[in-house]
Amino acid sequence: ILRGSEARPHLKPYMASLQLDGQHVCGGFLIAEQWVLSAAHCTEETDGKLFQVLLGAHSLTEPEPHKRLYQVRAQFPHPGSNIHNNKDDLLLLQLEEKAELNTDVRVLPFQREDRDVAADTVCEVAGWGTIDHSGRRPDKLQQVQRPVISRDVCNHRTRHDGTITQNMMCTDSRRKDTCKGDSGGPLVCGGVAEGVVTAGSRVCGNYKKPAIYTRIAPYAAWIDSVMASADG
Ligand SMILES: CC(C)CC(=O)Nc1cccc(-c2cccc(CN)c2)c1
Repeated sequence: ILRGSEARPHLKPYMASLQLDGQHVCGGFLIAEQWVLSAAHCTEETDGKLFQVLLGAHSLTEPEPHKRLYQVRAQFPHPGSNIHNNKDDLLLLQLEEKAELNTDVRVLPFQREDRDVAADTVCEVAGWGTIDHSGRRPDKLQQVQRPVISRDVCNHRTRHDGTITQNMMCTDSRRKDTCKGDSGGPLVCGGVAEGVVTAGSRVCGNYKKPAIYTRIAPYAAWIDSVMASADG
């Protein structure tokens, strides 16, 4: 998160850190006791290894009462996701066991009604992604509020030039923005997850490249079917 601020500790109890060998790679969030939603492109550099999922954390390194690292039983990237574009950029992770829910670990509801969030709506996004252009990574969860911009503005030829589909949405990226390592985290508008951070042009803080999110509502049926199919 570029030019955000430290989140209030444990006030975003749905946030997950997807880790490999103890290193934060991407964000994610708890959508059910045994399920975390994130971004499929986060698996690009994992060489087939499964993530571990840190829940209940504010600091990535300090001991905290309800912080716990969960093993992942299975990972389900959306079948339409690929490395060449941002389409269907969703990843479902089934935890090895149900997460223990408490004050610091809680499920976040996601939007099921497939209707665009109005432009200028101010939403919030959080993550442990890079906080400056030198790639510095924070120890504590960061957050930032960003206004939604319309798909037409986001698709302007000087912005994302027609690549934003109906299954995507954008927020203004002037100065304050998402960045590397924030992928997979939720865009929360009015207490509901409306989108999942995707890397898009892999540029941060440039107003000509608004932040892109995969809208969740169009994928509600896929999410429900994967959760129902996998045992439990
Ligand atoms: C395996 C993955 C972590 C690789 C990856 O995603 N790299 C990468 C590099 C630079 C910017 C970003 C990035 C992320 C989220 C939002 C944005 C744009 N605001 C950029 C992402």
